[in-house]
Amino acid sequence: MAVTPVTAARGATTAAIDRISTTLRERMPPLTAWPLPGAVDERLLKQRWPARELATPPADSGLAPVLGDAGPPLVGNALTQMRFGVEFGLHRFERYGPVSWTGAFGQRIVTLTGADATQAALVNRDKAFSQEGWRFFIDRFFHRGLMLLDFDEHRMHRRIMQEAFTRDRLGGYVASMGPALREGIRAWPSSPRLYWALKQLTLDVATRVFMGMRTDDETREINRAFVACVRAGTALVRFPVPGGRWRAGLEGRKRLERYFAANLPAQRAGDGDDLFSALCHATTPDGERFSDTDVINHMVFLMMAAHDTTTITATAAAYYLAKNPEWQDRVRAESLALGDDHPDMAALDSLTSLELVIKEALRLVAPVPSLSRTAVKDTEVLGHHIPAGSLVSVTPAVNHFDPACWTDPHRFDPERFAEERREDKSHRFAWMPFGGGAHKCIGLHFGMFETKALLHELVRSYRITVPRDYEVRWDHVSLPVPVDGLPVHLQPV
Ligand code: HEM
Repeated sequence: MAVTPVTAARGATTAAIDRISTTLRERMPPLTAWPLPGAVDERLLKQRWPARELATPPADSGLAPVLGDAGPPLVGNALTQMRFGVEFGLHRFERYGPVSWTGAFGQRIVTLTGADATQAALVNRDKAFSQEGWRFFIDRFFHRGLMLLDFDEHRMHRRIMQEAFTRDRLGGYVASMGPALREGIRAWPSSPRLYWALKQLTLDVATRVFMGMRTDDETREINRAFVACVRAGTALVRFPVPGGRWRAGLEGRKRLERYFAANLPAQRAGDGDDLFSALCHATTPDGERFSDTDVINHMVFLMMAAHDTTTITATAAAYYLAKNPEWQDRVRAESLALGDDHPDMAALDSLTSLELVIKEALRLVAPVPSLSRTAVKDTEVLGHHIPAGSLVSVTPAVNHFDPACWTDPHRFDPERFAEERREDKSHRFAWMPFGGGAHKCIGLHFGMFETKALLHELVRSYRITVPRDYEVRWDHVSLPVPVDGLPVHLQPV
């Protein structure tokens, strides 16, 4: 496309608006996270609205109704949920038990909490729960991503995608991460807002590992388009007003589609070791392959699925390392023992203390705090009647604090995952940051390797500190984000 003075001026304006809104976003907490006196918070959290039945169970079914409440008029419980996150979930678990409903986003949402209720929905034995719940929130921007597909079609796509996540393929991805991570981390200032620094770094790594490219002007623009899609998913105004998130997301999605479509023929023809290439060539033993449109849809979704989750995991783990210097020393000693080479998968597997810390960080701050489903027929969970059409939310973040599965759940205690204790084995769905059942995260090894490689590089480069009395606060508007971006001090080792 020819660059005229008008398009150049428009580009400069967009870039300036982008910079301002990014700075504002990075510096200002959302309204739901603004500090309030403790007594007000206490009242908000504990306020009780009248309990009602979701629906009357069929006569003679022997089932109990689902009880819950709609919360305050108009907004429902959405704002309280966004302000208090897990604490809100724990309160409701205590009041209503494992199956309840809550009013939010103008909907009644059935909430399944605790390992048994979770198991019923995720094992999904009678195919009562579909991914429609996710489509309700994010289909516009992540249309036909793997997580949004259902049943037989999902199984077929997952079989093909699995070919892009074999151990051989993972080895290639890990090899291309190392240099990008080292280069990025070494260039950080001494007092970054860690969450934002990590977010940029994981985007740069994705550019290489997912698309086999170095960061340049075009990939920067692609990254912006992608961030616009992610942010649009949580927009409160869900139609395309000029300057709004929704519209930016729609434009972002179109830009990504154009980009992947333009690069697809070269990827089909070549044999790169990036994820884009792997999807183009993935073939099952029965000869099933992705169409061009499938590859584009999956690439857009995969970038989203990989990006925020890994950033949050690394942020939370780094925070706990800063708060627990004895663990930081232990983790650093193992990393330094590996020497200067970029670690391969075997080397990363040997970082056992780091693995314990990451697992505990994933427990304390589940990057995907709830999973959405829709009941496609009348069904029951733990003797409660759930009518067809109900939007359903499964809550890994709350399960991770269930005292039935964890000792002293609010304490940072990585040893709970050590062989002698294995509290995560107390129930198949006690520890479930990667979900479970047919839709369990396909990138879990990828995500663990990337988080490990990143933190390995971080601790061998710097000592991470926060002031002694600093406690991070998480914003729960969508996925958890530190309200202040998590300012840390990095002292070269
Ligand atoms: C620490 C990092 C990660 C966490 C905590 C995480 C978490 C999750 C969770 C909870 C689900 C299940 C959603 C559901 O059941 O509704 C999921 C699904 C998925 N994740 Fe991840 N994820 C991570 C990293 C990644 C990475 C790195 C990739 C790709 C490279 C990825 C790709 C996917 C895909 C494609 C699905 C959909 C699977 C399906 O529906 O069959 N994730 N992830």
